[in-house]
Amino acid sequence: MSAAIELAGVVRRLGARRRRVEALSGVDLVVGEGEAVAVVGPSGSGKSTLVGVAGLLDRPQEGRAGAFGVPDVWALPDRERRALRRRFGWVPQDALSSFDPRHTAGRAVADALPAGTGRREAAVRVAELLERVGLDPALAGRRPTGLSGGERQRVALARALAVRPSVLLADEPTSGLDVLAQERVLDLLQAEAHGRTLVMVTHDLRVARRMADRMVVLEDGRPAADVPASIGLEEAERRAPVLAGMIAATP
Ligand SMILES: Nc1ncnc2c1ncn2[C@@H]1O[C@H](COP(=O)(O)OP(=O)(O)OP(=O)(O)O)[C@@H](O)[C@H]1O
Repeated sequence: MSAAIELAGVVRRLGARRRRVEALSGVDLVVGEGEAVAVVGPSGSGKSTLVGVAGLLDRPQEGRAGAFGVPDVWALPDRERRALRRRFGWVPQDALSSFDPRHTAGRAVADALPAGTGRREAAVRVAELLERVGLDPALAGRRPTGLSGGERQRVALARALAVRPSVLLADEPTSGLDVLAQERVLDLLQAEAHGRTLVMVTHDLRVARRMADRMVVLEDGRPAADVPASIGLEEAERRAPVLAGMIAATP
């Protein structure tokens, strides 16, 4: 199996000089093509930072971020790195703040289509993508604030799919949604992850077990364990004691 993502010794520091935080402290991670990986761990353990680096959005200060056979994407010219980045579709944690409030949902999706897509073709593709995530294409005319949280999250998924990504990256894609909307988004994500690579951050071990083959457990910016998602909760806690809190919160 070839690797979609290959991180080696990744260090990422955040914040201004005096308040520098080492969000990732030497992370090695390989995600094979077609694998589904859940990134779990306590708040502040570096999960979002990890997907930012894995998705080639954020540059590590040390170590290498590789993808699809390129060992160090930050050594590439910008144009080539951007081309690789288009193989990654992002589903953010908070769709509302990820959309431009001045633009309609349709525009948000259309802007993600490959450069050079004509107007007519874009309108057809946007309608197709909205239908694919179970939305009425008429919603394309609404602005983000005129959509429910669940609808916005589905527009975010449509936007991620617009690039026809090989990898889907999702950072807590159901946070803030009610149970029904959560189910809807997870079902859609699961269907779309089929045949693709999925890396998903979640606080919820049930979600991790449902969506992923593997769980990477982060603790203080380092992988503390890498276990099959199907592992029993007791065994998971034995292998990664940092999961105790999350396991206690799992019904
Ligand atoms: N812009 C920033 N400036 C300074 N520190 C930051 C910044 N963003 C994140 N951090 C810090 O980096 C660490 C890792 O943050 P990150 O958001 O990756 O964690 P997380 O595991 O995703 O947390 P959560 O589950 O709460 O979303 C935390 O200590 C956080 O406070």
